[in-house]
Amino acid sequence: MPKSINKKDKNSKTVSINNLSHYYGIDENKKQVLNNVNFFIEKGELVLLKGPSGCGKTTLLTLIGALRTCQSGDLTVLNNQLNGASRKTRQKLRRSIGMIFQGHNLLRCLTAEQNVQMGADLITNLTYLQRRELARKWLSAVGLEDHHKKLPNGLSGGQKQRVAIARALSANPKLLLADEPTSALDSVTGREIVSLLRKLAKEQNCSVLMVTHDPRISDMADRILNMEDGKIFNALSELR
Ligand SMILES: Nc1ncnc2c1ncn2[C@@H]1O[C@H](COP(=O)(O)OP(=O)(O)OP(=O)(O)O)[C@@H](O)[C@H]1O
Repeated sequence: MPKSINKKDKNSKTVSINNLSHYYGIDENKKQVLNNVNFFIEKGELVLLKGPSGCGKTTLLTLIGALRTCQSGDLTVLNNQLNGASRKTRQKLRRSIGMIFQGHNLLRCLTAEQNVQMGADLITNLTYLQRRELARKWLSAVGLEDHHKKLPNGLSGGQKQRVAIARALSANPKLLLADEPTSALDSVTGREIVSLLRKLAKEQNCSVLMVTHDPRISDMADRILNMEDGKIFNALSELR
């Protein structure tokens, strides 16, 4: 049974979770999908979350991303306790969290630069020109400076995923959540994307939690969490 995380430790972590459980449905249809989950993520750490289909990975990711209401247990993200948090607190917290999903979620009618600028738009004290400059900086950081005027349809799968990364990082997040970001990519592109994500996240001291089935990227993680039937088995594994 993993030890629980004490209060002092909690403040130094990006995410700390104690006895988190989650259920879908009601009455006889009530089903437990997370069962007393305990783990933490350090600042700047890249953690992979692995486990079979249906074990609860996406549910956990969406709870940490403040996209779902926390029902039971203790879930602290960037020093915000999410159990009992108001909608306003969750909305505010979401501005500090970048999210990258499998299908890129790029807007098809916007250019690569405009898509990235949507991330920078979350930083409220910047002028339009500053946000555009920031978008160009991030496109360049992911190696797409020559593609800024292209629409998503004119980009390859790997390039679209780079745009999604640039968009997430341009909002200057403290935590990045990624759900299967490499599953649609070939192995070379997949490794390139994760290595880029790792480099940029370390430079920004941003923690990354990535759900993946992809064995080709395991060696790039600081830590790997294994989940099964709503439980995490190696929550307090050593940092590499
Ligand atoms: N909104 C929902 N309502 C009811 N049940 C749900 C809902 N979302 C997910 N589930 C169920 O909860 C369980 C966990 O789902 P979840 O998507 O978190 O798993 P996962 O590990 O991410 O799976 P996958 O790897 O296939 O994406 C599954 O049995 C799923 O069918």
